[in-house]
Amino acid sequence: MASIPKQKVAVIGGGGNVGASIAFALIAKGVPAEVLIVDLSDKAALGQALDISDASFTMPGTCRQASFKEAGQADVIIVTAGARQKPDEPRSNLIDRNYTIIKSIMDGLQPIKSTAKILLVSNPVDVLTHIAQTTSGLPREQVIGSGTYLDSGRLRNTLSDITGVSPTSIHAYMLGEHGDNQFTGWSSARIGGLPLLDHPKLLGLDLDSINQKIARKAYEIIEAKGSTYYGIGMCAAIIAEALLNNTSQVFPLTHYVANLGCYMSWPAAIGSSGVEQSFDVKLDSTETKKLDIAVKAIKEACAKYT
Ligand SMILES: NC(=O)C1=CN([C@@H]2O[C@H](COP(=O)(O)OP(=O)(O)OC[C@H]3O[C@@H](n4cnc5c(N)ncnc54)[C@H](O)[C@@H]3O)[C@@H](O)[C@H]2O)C=CC1
Ligand SMILES: CC(=O)C(=O)O
Repeated sequence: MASIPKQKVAVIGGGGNVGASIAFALIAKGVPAEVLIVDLSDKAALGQALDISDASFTMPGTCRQASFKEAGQADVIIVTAGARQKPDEPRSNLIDRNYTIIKSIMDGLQPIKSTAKILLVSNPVDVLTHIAQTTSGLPREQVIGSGTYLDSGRLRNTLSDITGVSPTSIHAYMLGEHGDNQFTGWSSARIGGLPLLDHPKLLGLDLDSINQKIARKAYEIIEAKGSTYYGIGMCAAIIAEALLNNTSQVFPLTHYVANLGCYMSWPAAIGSSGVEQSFDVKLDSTETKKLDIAVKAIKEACAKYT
């Protein structure tokens, strides 16, 4: 019996920590895809591909090194290439270094499969998603960024510790920018159908300090071990799986938010056509001010680099 060809997921920058963690998570989750590792460093790509392929022998997915041209024909193209933060360096500082890298990668991938979805992970992810869309030639809905999905996971874990409820049953988002301007959507957060802030364990807590703790978590990890990669590894694998399997799941992701006129991180349902729906989250006046700050910062950076 002829086997069904596997869908392809390319990881550009897969020779590095984040790319390799995503590739490993795809294999370990049992995603039945062919994972293609691409990197400027052939040696790093080969090493990671060989190592991850060793993890695949009881799993439906496979992993191998590939070229930029092959990656352009993948169903999902994940981009993790580029510089990462030094201790205490904001993500926004990376734009000068990563802008040219993302532009050259989009050139190197051409011709890109017309139905491909690009998932940006490199930082600053919101601005780089905008740059990837304009340089890739793909429609807006097919180019997304991992946005604040990781930050929202950090939030849900923290709220789980406070309330004693599973993080999977807490519906709460970090929003706006995957950067220092991210903010918690407290007023829209729900737990068991109730407003989260009505939960007795939340009463009297310093919400700003929780928000700050989440926004600073990457800095804490980078200070302790140099970089972060396992959290985003799992998050990007989950997003890629939703795109491949056409699940219409909702994630807080970087995508083009039409009524704000820019790419930013906001809840969206995604499937095999990319972004299917963007949700108009209701904010209170404090959150609206924080959103304005995030949108202004993203728009200013996009205007400078396009
Ligand atoms: N969005 C998110 O939530 C997160 C984003 N990141 C970002 O991911 C990026 C990668 O971080 P790490 O993997 O830790 O860095 P790393 O230094 O371990 O890996 C980067 C890789 O990119 C490759 N590379 C550089 N230029 C390239 C090009 N033109 N084409 C192909 N490959 C190229 C390098 O050879 C290297 O293997 C950084 O920008 C970091 O800030 C990291 C964690 C979370
Ligand atoms: C590095 C980064 O963006 C993060 O871990 O959130």
